Amino acid sequence: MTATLMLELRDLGKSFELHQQHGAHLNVLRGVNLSLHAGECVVLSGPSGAGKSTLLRVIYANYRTSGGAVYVRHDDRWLDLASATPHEVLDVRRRTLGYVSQFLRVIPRVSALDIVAEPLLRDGMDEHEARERAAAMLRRVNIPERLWALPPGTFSGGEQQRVNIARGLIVPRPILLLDEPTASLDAGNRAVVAELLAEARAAGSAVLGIFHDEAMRDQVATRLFTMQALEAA
Ligand SMILES: Nc1ncnc2c1ncn2[C@@H]1O[C@H](COP(=O)(O)OP(=O)(O)OP(=O)(O)O)[C@@H](O)[C@H]1O
Repeated sequence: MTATLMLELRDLGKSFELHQQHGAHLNVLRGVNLSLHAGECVVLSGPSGAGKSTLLRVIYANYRTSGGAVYVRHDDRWLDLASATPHEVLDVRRRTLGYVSQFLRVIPRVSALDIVAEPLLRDGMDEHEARERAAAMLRRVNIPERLWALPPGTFSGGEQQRVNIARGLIVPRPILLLDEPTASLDAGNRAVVAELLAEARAAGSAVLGIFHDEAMRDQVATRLFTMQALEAA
């Protein structure tokens, strides 16, 4: 059986206008074509500056495309995020497209437990069950129980990153974009994340990620997508 196609990039381009350099253009992506299927984990590789993070941000519609299309399967129909309305983009982000970066967006006075439970509550789960599930997830990523009730602003880099992963993977969205989510983690915690990703894939998620650590990349990638840096226009 062929796996379901979840994301398709067609002839995608992105250039930045550099306002401080008299409007010069920096071409970062040109003619990118990529298909991503349910259950696979494609890892972006290529030198620093090749545009890997930019590609994820374009897919997540943080950056506008300069050309081409970003088709996502949303509710079993295709939507081009490059031309979608802001309302459609938000709906896709809420239900179909997850994005986990290496940085946790800390919300003052909100505890680690509530940060992790929030996606479940937003999906309509009752509070008790959401908190139980969040606690199990925090335990899984080795956050000590004494920290659960605290806002993560003062947590270490690795602890914040694990809270972020717990939040990002507690409801594995059909498409997951990961920008170095394991950058500050030790080998033991990276192995936990690899396990969580394998479970997300087994449940049908399509994963597209950046992992600079080679061992991690070898562990999680089902395929590499290699990118090259372009010249400035
Ligand atoms: N908002 C922006 N404005 C201008 N230039 C940008 C912007 N974002 C990224 N760039 C440029 O785009 C190029 C690609 O950056 P990007 O972060 O996507 O590369 P990368 O492959 O992820 O690199 P690394 O492996 O070092 O993280 C860089 O030259 C960067 O300076």
